[in-house]
Amino acid sequence: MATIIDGRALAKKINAQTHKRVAKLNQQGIHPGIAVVIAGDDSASLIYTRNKHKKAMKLGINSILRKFPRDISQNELLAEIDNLNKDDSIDAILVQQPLPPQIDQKTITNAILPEKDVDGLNPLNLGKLFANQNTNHPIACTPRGIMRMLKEYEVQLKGQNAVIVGRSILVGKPLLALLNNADATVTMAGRNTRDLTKLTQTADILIVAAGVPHLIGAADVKAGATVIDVGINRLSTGKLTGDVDFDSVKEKAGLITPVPGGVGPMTIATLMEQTVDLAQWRHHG
Ligand SMILES: NC(=O)C1=CN([C@@H]2O[C@H](COP(=O)(O)OP(=O)(O)OC[C@H]3O[C@@H](n4cnc5c(N)ncnc54)[C@H](OP(=O)(O)O)[C@@H]3O)[C@@H](O)[C@H]2O)C=CC1
Ligand SMILES: Nc1nc(=O)c2c([nH]1)NC[C@@H]1CN(c3ccc(C(=O)N[C@@H](CCC(=O)O)C(=O)O)cc3)C=[N+]21
Repeated sequence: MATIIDGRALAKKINAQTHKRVAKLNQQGIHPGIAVVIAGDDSASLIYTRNKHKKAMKLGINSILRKFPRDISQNELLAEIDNLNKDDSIDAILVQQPLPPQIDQKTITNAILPEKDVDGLNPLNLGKLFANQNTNHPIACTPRGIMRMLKEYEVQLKGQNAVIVGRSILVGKPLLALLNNADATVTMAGRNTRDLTKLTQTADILIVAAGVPHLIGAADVKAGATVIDVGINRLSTGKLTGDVDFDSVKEKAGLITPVPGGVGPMTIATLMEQTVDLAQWRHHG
């Protein structure tokens, strides 16, 4: 029976630190602010948007939401990003993914000022991550949160086999860089991977971010492995579930994250932490 990684408890600890940092900055006349831009109504995005707004309010971070219909044009969206880039009260800009099909994701991420890019998706920030530069730069919140969890639970990375299922710019790719920078041996899988089961069975650390409910079952997992479930899927019953069949995999894994209560709360806590980082870097360098 695996140890269940408590994302909520660790998130709480990080949020308490962030709260204190906000109070300190407030005394210096600095009020961290985040702007979230959403176009359309993807269900995972709506969960994320609601939760982070609540958390920001609680921690004293100003949070504004710009919600647009799914038929918004690319130029309208770019104009909004330009306004937020120029708005001195905004330290962090997050554009929810996925965007509707008429909008080019890369054009949007390139438009966000690197120093306000709280998702770490701008090529400059991604480049610094891949170059393993230890300068102040934002890193995608979910991958950064996962690394924090692995550290908290003292999971060894050096020399270990890490397999990432999912290749998104938001999760898979930044994780590839972070785990590689930590001297793990990293393999990344996608839809075209031949014999996924054979590959995932080699993983000492298995991270799943595919958006496919129960993609990974007990037969796909090595005994004693650390299993991190990033998936957020809303079932027709209304229940939230990950990409891992938690009930069977928890019997075989060494460590496992639940959904809800695993990666999700850590993403939010890291987003809040990184918003404060950006405010601090922008005002103090
Ligand atoms: N908990 C949290 O904090 C967060 C949760 N999420 C959730 O994580 C999931 C993934 O999101 P995101 O990272 O944006 O990825 P995307 O939804 O953009 O892409 C999915 C990735 O999974 C791969 N994939 C899909 N099906 C399979 C399959 N059957 N076998 C192997 N690989 C497959 C795809 O491969 P290919 O590239 O070959 O098409 C692709 O790389 C979603 O459920 C999302 O809601 C996302 C961000 C944060
Ligand atoms: N630009 C961008 N950056 C993202 O990081 C991003 C995104 N777009 N689009 C959508 C996905 C999804 N995502 C979630 C984060 C937290 C929870 C979360 O709080 N989950 C709780 C849910 C609790 C509940 O409400 O039931 C949990 O897992 O415990 C969910 C989903 C971030 N994403």
